[in-house]
Amino acid sequence: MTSSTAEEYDVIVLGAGPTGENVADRTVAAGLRTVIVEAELVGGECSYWACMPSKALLRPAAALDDARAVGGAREAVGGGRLDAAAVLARRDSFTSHWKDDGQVQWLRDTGIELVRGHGRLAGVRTVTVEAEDGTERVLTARHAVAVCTGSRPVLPTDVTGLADAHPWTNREATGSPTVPGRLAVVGGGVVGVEMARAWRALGSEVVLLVRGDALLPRMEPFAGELVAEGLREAGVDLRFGTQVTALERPGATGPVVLSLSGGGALTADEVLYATGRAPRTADIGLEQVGLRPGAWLDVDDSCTVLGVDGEWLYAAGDVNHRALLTHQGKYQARITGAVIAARAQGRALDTSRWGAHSASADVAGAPQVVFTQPEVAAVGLTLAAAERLGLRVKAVDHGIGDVAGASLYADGYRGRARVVFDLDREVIVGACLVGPAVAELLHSATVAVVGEVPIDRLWHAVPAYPTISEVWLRLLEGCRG
Ligand SMILES: Cc1cc2nc3c(=O)[nH]c(=O)nc-3n(C[C@H](O)[C@H](O)[C@H](O)COP(=O)(O)OP(=O)(O)OC[C@H]3O[C@@H](n4cnc5c(N)ncnc54)[C@H](O)[C@@H]3O)c2cc1C
Ligand SMILES: NC(=O)c1ccc[n+]([C@@H]2O[C@H](COP(=O)([O-])OP(=O)(O)OC[C@H]3O[C@@H](n4cnc5c(N)ncnc54)[C@H](O)[C@@H]3O)[C@@H](O)[C@H]2O)c1
Repeated sequence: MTSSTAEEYDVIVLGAGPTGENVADRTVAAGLRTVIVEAELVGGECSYWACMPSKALLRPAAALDDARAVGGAREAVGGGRLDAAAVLARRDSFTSHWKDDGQVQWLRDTGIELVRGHGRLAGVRTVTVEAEDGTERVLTARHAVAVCTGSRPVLPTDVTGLADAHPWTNREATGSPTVPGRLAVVGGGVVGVEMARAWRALGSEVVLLVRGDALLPRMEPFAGELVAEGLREAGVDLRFGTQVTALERPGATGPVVLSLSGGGALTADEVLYATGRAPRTADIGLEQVGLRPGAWLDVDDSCTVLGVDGEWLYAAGDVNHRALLTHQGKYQARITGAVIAARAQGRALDTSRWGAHSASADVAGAPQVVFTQPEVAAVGLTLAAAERLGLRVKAVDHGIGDVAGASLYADGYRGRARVVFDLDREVIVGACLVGPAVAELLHSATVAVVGEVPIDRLWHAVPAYPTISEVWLRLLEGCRG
C-alpha cells in the first residue's frame, strides 16, 4: 500500500549508520529539513556488529597484557585468565543490548526526522520506504539524497557447503553470547586478526587460515610480521598458504569440518569468514537513476555520485569504497553536508585539494588502528605505495623499545616505527607504528602527514619525556640525516 501524497524534505539520507547520522547532523545544522531512513538499528553496523563490540571484546585483553608486562603489576594479576562472562556483559552494554533508543533520542534532540523501513531510490530526488508491515511511503527531496547504506560481509562462492555450515560473519563474531571452544577464522585482514586475538584471549582455541603469505597485506610488511608473532605467542595456530575448499556441518549446531587445500582437515565449533566487504546497494533502486545495482558507488572528492545528472545524489561511508572506516565515513559526511548546504544556498564549492568541499584525506591521510597485540597504527602511504606513485622517498625505521617511555610502559617493550619521507618536498607522507599502546600516538602522525608539516618545523615539535612519543626524535633525525 503506497501513501498517496509524497512527503517533502530538503534532504533525504538513506542509512542511519555513523555516516548517515553525520550527514544529517550537518544538513540540519545548515537549516535544511532532513529525514533519515533506517531499515535496522539507528547507529548502523559500527555500533552493534563492528567497531564498538569488537573493541569492547579486545580492550580487556589489552588491559591484562599491559598489566602482565609491568613488574609489580604482573605479580598482582598473576596467571589468571579474562572473566569471559564479564567481558561479554561489558560488550553487551556497549551495544546497548542491540537497542537503538539512545541513538533515536539523539536524532530527536538534533532535529533529524526518522522513517523506519527499507529505502529505495525511485527517481530523481525521490525515495520510497517500505515499512516492515508492507506499507510504503514516498519521500521527495528539494535538494539532495545521500546514500549511506554501508557494506555487508562478502563470502566466497567457490567453497562447497559454505552456506549450509552457517559460518560466522562479523555479526556473530562480535555478538556471540558464548565463547566457542574451537574457532576457525578465514582471512588475514583486519577483522580476521582482531577477532582471532579477541576470541583467543577469551579462551577459544583459534586457528587462523590465511591464503596468502602475510597478515594485513595493505600495511607495511613489518606490521603483519609483528602481529603474526603476537598471535602465535598468544597461542593462535596461524597457517599461511591455506585455503578452505569445503565445509561440512552435519548437525545445525554441531562441529564443522573444514577441508583444506593440500589435503588436510580441521574441526571447529564455529568458523568465521572475514574475507572482505561488498556494498549494500543491491536493492536500493540504483537502476531507477541509471546505475548498476550491487555496485560500489563512484563519487568525486565532494562525494557527489558520478554518472547521475543534476548534482543531487551523494554517497558517503563504506558504500563509496574510498576508505572502509567509521572515522573516514564521518569525515566524508561532514564534507557531504557542507557540499549539500553550499549548493542549496547557491554558494560556490571549494573542491581544491584540502578545500572545504573535498574529502582529500581519504586518499592522502586516512588513519587506521588495528587493535591487536601489538597494536598497529598507520596513516598515509606505505613505502611501497609511495614508490608506486613515483615519489622520491626514503623509509626511516626505528625500534620503539629503545625509547625510555616505551621501556617504562612495558618490560621488554617490542615495537617498530617507520615514517616515509618525501625527499623532494621534505615532508612525511606516511607513518606506521607497531607496538603496545601506539594507537594514541597516531594522531601526531596524522597531523604531520595531513598538515604536510615541513621537517624543519617538526624538529620543534618536542615530545614530552618520558613518553613513547619520543620515538619521533629518532625518526626526525633519520629524515634529516
Ligand atoms: C568487525 C568490524 C570491526 C570494525 N572496526 C572498526 C574500527 O575499529 N574502526 C573503524 O574506523 N572502522 C571499523 N570497522 C569498519 C566500520 O564498521 C565501517 O566503516 C562503518 O560501519 C561504516 O559506516 P557507514 O555508516 O558507512 O555504514 P554502516 O555502519 O554499515 O551503516 C549503514 C546503515 O544503513 C542501513 N541501510 C542499508 N540499506 C538500507 C536501506 N535500503 N534502507 C534503509 N537503511 C539501510 C543499515 O541498516 C545500516 O544501519 C569495522 C568493521 C567490522 C566489520
Ligand atoms: N580496526 C579497524 O579499523 C577495523 C577493524 C575491522 C574492520 N575494519 C574495516 O573493515 C573492512 C573489512 O575488513 P575485512 O578484514 O573483512 O576485509 P579485508 O579486506 O581487510 O581483509 C580480507 C582478507 O580476506 C582475504 N580473502 C578474501 N577472500 C578470501 C577467500 N576466499 N579465502 C581466504 N581469504 C580470503 C583477503 O586476501 C584479505 O586479506 C576493512 O576494509 C577494514 O578497514 C577496520
